[in-house]
Amino acid sequence: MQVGSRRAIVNPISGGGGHADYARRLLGARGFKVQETAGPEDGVELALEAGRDGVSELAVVGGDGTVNEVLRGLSAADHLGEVTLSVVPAGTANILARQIGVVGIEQGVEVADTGDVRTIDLGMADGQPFVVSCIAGFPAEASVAATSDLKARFGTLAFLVTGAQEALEFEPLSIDVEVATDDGDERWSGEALCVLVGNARKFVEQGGQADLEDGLFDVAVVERMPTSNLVAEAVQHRLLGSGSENVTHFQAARVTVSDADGEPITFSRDGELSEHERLALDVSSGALDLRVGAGYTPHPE
Ligand SMILES: Nc1ncnc2c1ncn2[C@@H]1O[C@H](COP(=O)(O)OP(=O)(O)OP(=O)(O)O)[C@@H](O)[C@H]1O
Repeated sequence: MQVGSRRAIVNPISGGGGHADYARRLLGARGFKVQETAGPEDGVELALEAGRDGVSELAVVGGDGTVNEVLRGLSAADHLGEVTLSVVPAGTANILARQIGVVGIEQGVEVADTGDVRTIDLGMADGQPFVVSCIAGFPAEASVAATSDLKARFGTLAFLVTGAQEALEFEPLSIDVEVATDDGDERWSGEALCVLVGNARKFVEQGGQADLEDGLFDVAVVERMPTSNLVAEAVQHRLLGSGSENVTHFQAARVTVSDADGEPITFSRDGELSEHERLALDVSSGALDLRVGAGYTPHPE
């Protein structure tokens, strides 16, 4: 181990805070130089600096928002392919950590030190990377707002439960979705509540961990439907499974979502919100080396 080539970026306030000193101690003992973020977007700056310094091992202590900031900084430094990343979960939902078998700070630090390295896919949209998912439409904001308790109970569907009220007022999108699948190009056009594009996270079937190494997104287009049906289907965990006629599934290396009327659509890339009339999402296959926990399944069913 070469001291100095290992660095950690710690968000001291994620998940309610209180973990920074503990994480600093554990990481310091394993040769990581620790830096703390001072505010929003600071993770981007610190990762950019780590990239420019040629850091070979980078641990991120925080939630999915912090991981996303770090990915953006590494991408801006053109260093995504040169670094091995690890995630020490200290956020609220910690969706990425959960998908890769990392639970808790102590185990996260252990994995950052000695965990297996897997080469995983990232998503790219408008020049920016994402690792968990990109959501277009209604739940983009609601998913960020969903409480951890709801997320724990309803998993991928929490946003639908929290968002029931908003769904009543949500103007469905008139959208065109173009996807590049193994069987050629396909298109879906119509009125939709949202388009869920998962990289690490699968929205289809029972949800859970997606295959991060298959070069494909798991895509679900949720059609407009009455709110009562939406919530009922969500509570029955049927909405994104094969039981619902209102959801169209694809596996695709490229997805383009555009508004048929040229109106801006809200997108959430790992919780980072932006608006676009049209956005192309591409899988960047094998873009990142990531340390994973023993519970990680390379190719889940
Ligand atoms: N020192 C700081 N003070 C205030 N905000 C910060 C600071 N450092 C980072 N942040 C911001 O904290 C936000 C929340 O971080 P993050 O998303 O990792 O945690 P979370 O919301 O608790 O977890 P999750 O996304 O897993 O649900 C990030 O958007 C980041 O910009």
